[in-house]
Amino acid sequence: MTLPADSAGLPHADKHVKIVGAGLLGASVGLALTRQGIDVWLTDASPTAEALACDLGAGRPLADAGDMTPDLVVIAVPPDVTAHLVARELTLHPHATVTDVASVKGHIRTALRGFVDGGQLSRTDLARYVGSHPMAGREKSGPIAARADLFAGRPWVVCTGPHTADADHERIVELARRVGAAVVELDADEHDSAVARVSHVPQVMATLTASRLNDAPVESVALAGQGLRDVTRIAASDPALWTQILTANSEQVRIVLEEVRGELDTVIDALGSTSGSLGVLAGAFVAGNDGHARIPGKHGAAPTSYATVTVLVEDRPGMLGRLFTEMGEAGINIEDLQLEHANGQQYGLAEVSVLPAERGPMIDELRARGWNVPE
Ligand SMILES: NC(=O)c1ccc[n+]([C@@H]2O[C@H](COP(=O)([O-])OP(=O)(O)OC[C@H]3O[C@@H](n4cnc5c(N)ncnc54)[C@H](O)[C@@H]3O)[C@@H](O)[C@H]2O)c1
Ligand SMILES: O=C(O)C(=O)C[C@]1(C(=O)O)C=C[C@@H](O)C=C1
Repeated sequence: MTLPADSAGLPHADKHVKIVGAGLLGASVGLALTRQGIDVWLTDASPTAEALACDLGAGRPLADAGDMTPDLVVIAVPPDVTAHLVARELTLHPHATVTDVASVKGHIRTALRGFVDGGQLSRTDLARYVGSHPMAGREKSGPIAARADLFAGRPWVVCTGPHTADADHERIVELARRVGAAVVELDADEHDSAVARVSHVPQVMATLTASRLNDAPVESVALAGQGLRDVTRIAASDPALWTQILTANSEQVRIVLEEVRGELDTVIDALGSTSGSLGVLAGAFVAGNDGHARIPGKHGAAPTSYATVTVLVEDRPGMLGRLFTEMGEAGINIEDLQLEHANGQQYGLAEVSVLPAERGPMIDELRARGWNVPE
């Protein structure tokens, strides 16, 4: 389809977007683009993830695309298979720009250069690849966790190589802007060094803090307040994904963790000594205050909090799909969904998160359509 130039001054473009990997990131990109009327085609190694992402409105199944040729391919799969799929898509679609959203960039660039050296990928094809990384995500995985506004106001790193054509670079910049992100241009090494500090080591710290709870008495854990919750939210992230991210950026992560180890030793020593320890401890807290003060806001966007509505969904095929469709018809966007399913029960519980202003109208609308929405 032909898109009009929009208020952001983005150019007219024929846009067919293929997304490989319909999980959290892929489905979120799909939702954001589909809402702008862009033709999105989704494919995933998991047929369930693909079908669910399509049901949620993130695009259409690639199998129905016929001879559609994409202008843009977005690879949103785990880091360990990203380079392989980038190379495959570059070869498969000789006129498409190909990007990936993996959390590491140098590792993928090195693998792609290896494919060129090994003759599996042509240098000309590689020139159409532009690595990227939206600095937005969640501790949850899969299409069910996807959100159309995931990227709004967030940085989106674009890594342009020395041989990248302007048109391919522009297409990825346009993609990031269309989903509401703020473009940051970095090379792959700068990116990996920066994210070790602002993303990968924070993930390790949250994880190690949360794992201290494992042997604690249940009465101690029950005292958990907001501080612990703030510090450990991302400890609920996917272990397989993070194992890949850390190993792919091990050198940079080690550098920052060595710094942390140094500071940790200083704090431990201060706690075990009597003279001068208060100054050392206070110094550590002041340094933390200073670092915290340097964290920018979410590029001007207000944080979104959601209201939930519980719907009793009859346990028979197609009912959940009908719920999604009818909410779509009513113009209500599903921001999140939790399903509770008791074996042998006639009903499942769907806890649907929506924008707070949409909660009342949604309850009225669903009840009018015959859905069981308890008080
Ligand atoms: N989770 C985050 O917060 C976050 C943020 C920014 C970037 N990323 C990056 O985005 C990428 C995707 O992460 P996610 O959080 O969306 O993970 P996810 O698990 O939610 O989704 C990944 C999807 O890729 C599919 N997949 C795996 N191998 C495949 C293959 N060979 N072919 C086709 N599909 C395949 C899986 O079935 C899954 O549906 C990762 O590279 C990650 O580093 C993640
Ligand atoms: O907010 C979260 O849940 C995230 O962990 C998102 C986050 C991060 O900010 O570190 C995680 C990994 C990504 O590669 C990009 C973003």
